Amino acid sequence: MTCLDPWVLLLLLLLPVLLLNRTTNFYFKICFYCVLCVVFSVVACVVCFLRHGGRTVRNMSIIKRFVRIFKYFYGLQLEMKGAEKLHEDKPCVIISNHQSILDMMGLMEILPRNCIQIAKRELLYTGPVGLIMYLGGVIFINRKRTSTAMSAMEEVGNILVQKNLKVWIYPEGTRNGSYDLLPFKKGAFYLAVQAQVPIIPVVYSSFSSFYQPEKKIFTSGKIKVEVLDPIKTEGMTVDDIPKLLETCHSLMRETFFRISDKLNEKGTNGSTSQPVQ
Ligand SMILES: CCCCCCCC/C=C\CCCCCCCC(=O)SCCNC(=O)CCNC(=O)[C@H](O)C(C)(C)COP(=O)(O)OP(=O)(O)OC[C@H]1O[C@@H](n2cnc3c(N)ncnc32)[C@H](O)[C@@H]1OP(=O)(O)O
Ligand SMILES: CCCCCCCCCCCCCC(=O)OC[C@@H](O)COP(=O)(O)O
Repeated sequence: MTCLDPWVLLLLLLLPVLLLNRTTNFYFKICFYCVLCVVFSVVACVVCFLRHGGRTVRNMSIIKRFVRIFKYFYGLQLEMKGAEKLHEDKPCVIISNHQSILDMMGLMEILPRNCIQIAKRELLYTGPVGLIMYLGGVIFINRKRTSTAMSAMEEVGNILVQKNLKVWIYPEGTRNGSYDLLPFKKGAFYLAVQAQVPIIPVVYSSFSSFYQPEKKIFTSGKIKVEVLDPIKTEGMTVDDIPKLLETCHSLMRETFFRISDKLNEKGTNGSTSQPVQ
C-alpha cells in the first residue's frame, strides 16, 4: 500500500457521485471526448504512417474507423437518409451544418472516399489531433485573412476534378449550437462554380435534444442525418452564386427544422419530434 491509496479510494467512492451530478457528468464527458481524440490520434498517426507513409486523403479511411468507435461511449445513434448520394464516384462539394466538436462523429459516419475537408488553421496546432488531421489531408485555412483562405480554396478547386476529389465544407464557417443555421460564407459556392461540380447538402438534426452546453446537459441520443439531392452548377458563373447560396441555405434550413426535435419552452426535448419522411 502506498500513501496515495486513501486518495485513490476517496476518488473511486466519489466517482459515482460525480458522474451522477449533471454538471460534473457533462465536463467528464467533454474531457473524455478530448482524451479519446488525443489517444486515438496518436495511435492513428502511427497506423497512417505505417500504411501510407505520410499525408494522403486515403488516411481518412483509417481515421474513420477510429472515430466511429466514439459513438458507443456516448450512446449516440445515427440515422442516415440518402447516404448513397455521397458515394457516387464523381467530384463534388459537400456542405453541412456545424454545431459542435461532436460533429466529427457524424462526419466520419458518412464521409465518402477521396473526400478532403476544410478546417480552421488553429486546429493544426492541437498536437496529435492536428497531426492526424494533417495526415488525413485536411486543408487548413486562415479565417482572419480572407485572401489567403480564398487562394487555399482556389487551389482545392484546381485539383478537385483532376484528382477526382470531393471536398467537405462547413459553410457557416464556425460552430453554431443555436436552433437555426447561420448565414453561409461564400467560399464553398465559389469553389463549386469554379470547378463546375455539384453541391451536395448534408443536414444533421439539432443536437439540442441530448446536448446543451449552456445547461450542462449531455445525455445519450439520436442524430438524424439527411443527404439532399445534388445541386448542379454546370454553366453557372460567379453572378449565379448569391442565388445558389440562397437555394442551398433555405433547403438545408427547411430540412434542419423538419428532422430536428423541437425544444419546448424550457429548452428541453419535448414530445414534438417529427419523423424523417
Ligand atoms: C483517430 C482519432 C481522430 C480524432 C481527431 C479527429 C481528426 C479528424 C480528422 C479530420 C476531421 C476534420 C474536421 C474538420 C472540421 C473543421 C471545421 C472548421 O474548422 S469550420 C471553420 C473553417 N471553415 C470555413 O471557414 C468554411 C469555409 N469558409 C469560406 O468558404 C469563407 O467564404 C472564406 C474563408 C473563404 C472567406 O470568409 P469571410 O469570412 O471572409 O466571408 P465571405 O462572406 O464568405 O467572403 C468575403 C468576401 O470574399 C468573397 N469571396 C469568398 N470566396 C471567394 C472566392 N473563392 N473568390 C472570389 N471571392 C470570394 C465573397 O464574395 C465576399 O465578398 P462580398 O462581401 O460578397 O463582396
Ligand atoms: C492539446 C490537445 C487538445 C486536444 C483537443 C481535442 C479536441 C478535438 C477536436 C476535434 C476536432 C473538431 C473540429 C471542430 O469542430 O473545430 C471547431 C471549428 O470547426 C470551428 O471553430 P469555432 O467554432 O469557430 O471556434
